[in-house]
Amino acid sequence: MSLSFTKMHGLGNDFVVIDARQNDPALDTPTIRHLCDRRFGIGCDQLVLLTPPTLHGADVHVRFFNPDGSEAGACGNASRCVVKFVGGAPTLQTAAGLLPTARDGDLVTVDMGLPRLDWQDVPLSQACDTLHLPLPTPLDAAACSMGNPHATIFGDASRAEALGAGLEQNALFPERANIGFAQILSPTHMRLRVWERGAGLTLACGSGACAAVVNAVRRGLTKRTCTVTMDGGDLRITWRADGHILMTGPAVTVFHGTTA
Ligand SMILES: N[C@H](CCC[C@H](N)C(=O)O)C(=O)O
Repeated sequence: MSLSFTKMHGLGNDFVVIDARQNDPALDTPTIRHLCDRRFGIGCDQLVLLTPPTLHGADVHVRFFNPDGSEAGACGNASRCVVKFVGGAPTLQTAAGLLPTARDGDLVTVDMGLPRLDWQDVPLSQACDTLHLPLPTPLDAAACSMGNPHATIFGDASRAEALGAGLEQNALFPERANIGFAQILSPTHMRLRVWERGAGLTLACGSGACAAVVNAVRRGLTKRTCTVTMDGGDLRITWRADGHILMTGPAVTVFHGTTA
């Protein structure tokens, strides 16, 4: 069965977007893993499936899948791409909730909702404020959820390749976790690299950028509005006084295609 798809990216975090609003292709896990494979399939960091909304107020239902076939509750860069794909400023229905959006030229803003700060909502396997992780040198680390689990390790951003895979699977994270490595450059600017759960090191991670700012603000390391510089480029993150997190950045359509 051939599938139509659109290849998109947000700061080099790339996606295969499948519009299933008219007909559901019933993608099983092996098919998802095949489509995400950069050698045997199309290749992407996440596969994004659009289906008709089921909640009042939503314009489209969006699901995110990692290349290992696992489903993610949030995907910030992909959410911006869906806004561009659908057009206008749709409200996205995701596992993390209803996400209102806005456009300003080529930039897209997604209200990523409220972070989940309680250890049981991340989730963690035990209550802890500072994460006790096997790091070569003692570094501060905090966790929260954006609808998906994120740990942020404060120090330098260069350790993602060396430490990411082991930390992703650490027993502290019963559902595994996305691991952000943050270097604070100023109260309004950080460098971030993210080893993503089920995907590995990516060029950018939108929900990871949101989590890193939340964790940095909680530690008194940055202000509530912060530029997050990742390998693929910058996102503007604001943790609003009402608790909502706004993420602003680009979304790019690369090509449209059909599988064989
Ligand atoms: N690239 C995505 C994050 C994917 C998260 C996924 N790896 C998970 O299992 O939570 C972003 O821009 O937020």
